[in-house]
Amino acid sequence: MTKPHLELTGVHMAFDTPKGEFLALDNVNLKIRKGEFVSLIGHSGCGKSTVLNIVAGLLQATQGGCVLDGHEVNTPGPERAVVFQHHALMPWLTVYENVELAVNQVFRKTMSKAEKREWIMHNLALVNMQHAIDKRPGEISGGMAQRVGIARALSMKPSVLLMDEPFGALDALTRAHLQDALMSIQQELNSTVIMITHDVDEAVLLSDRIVMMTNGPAATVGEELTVELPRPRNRVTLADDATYVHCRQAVLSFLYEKQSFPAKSQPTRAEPDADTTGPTSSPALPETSADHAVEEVTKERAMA
Ligand SMILES: Nc1ncnc2c1ncn2[C@@H]1O[C@H](COP(=O)(O)OP(=O)(O)OP(=O)(O)O)[C@@H](O)[C@H]1O
Repeated sequence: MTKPHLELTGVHMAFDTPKGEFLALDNVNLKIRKGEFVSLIGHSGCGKSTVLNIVAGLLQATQGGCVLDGHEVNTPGPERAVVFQHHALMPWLTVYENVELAVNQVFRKTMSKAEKREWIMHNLALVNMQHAIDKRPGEISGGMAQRVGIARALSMKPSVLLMDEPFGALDALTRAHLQDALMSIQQELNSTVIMITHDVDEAVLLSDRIVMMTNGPAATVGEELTVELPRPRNRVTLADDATYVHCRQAVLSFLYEKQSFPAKSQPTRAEPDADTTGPTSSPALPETSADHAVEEVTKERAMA
């Protein structure tokens, strides 16, 4: 294999808590190639955001680490843009100014004023938001704001796009539109994407590879699934595609049969409290849409 573009090696993440050390991640290893779209899926509280935050440079692993294009990741940087579930736009700035802020961060010295304007408009056009440049976040819908968040991230020409449930708070139609937009933008730009999702269909539709995490504490990569579906992908025709159905079943089987409920008895370096799965009290029962999908399968099986 050629040298990976992004590599997580032997990542352990232990948090200091009032009840002792809490081992969230135990030996996470992941190699990602340039332009690959990787989804992270797993039950609530298993450590997906922790992995993403380590790649973003927002958290430092207690052991092991992350290397991007041969450089160790220690701090946040514009080559790793993050899109959160809630857009996190500056409420007092317009749509245009929000993207401009990011562009100035990266291209202040290398682009002229006219080039910057053209670049900002180009990125807003990618997500079809050029009509709302003078609006403030409070004057646009949640889906529109999320689109601006994506444009802002893309405008930094990041080497890696990190997305933490980017469509989780959106209605089904807006989510579908944005998923389609993301697929075509990613194909056009060949960006590397790591996306956290709870949605099995979203993971299969968008990904080249799905990384499935075991339940925490001491979570790690449980299984990886390569999604061998040609691109461009069409959600309507894929619904009956045998490979699509197989991938969907494989992820559901991992979540439902192999990791059905977050375990309470897995090893931690210090077990802070026997009746919690973690210091920020991850719920004992799953509550994710992956878990809703599990319920769906249970019902389907009961009816069969
Ligand atoms: N700063 C912290 N201090 C202590 N514990 C933490 C901290 N951050 C995360 N954790 C714990 O680490 C575990 C993994 O959390 P993380 O947010 O990465 O999970 P997740 O898979 O992203 O969850 P969700 O799907 O619910 O967003 C959880 O048990 C959480 O309580």
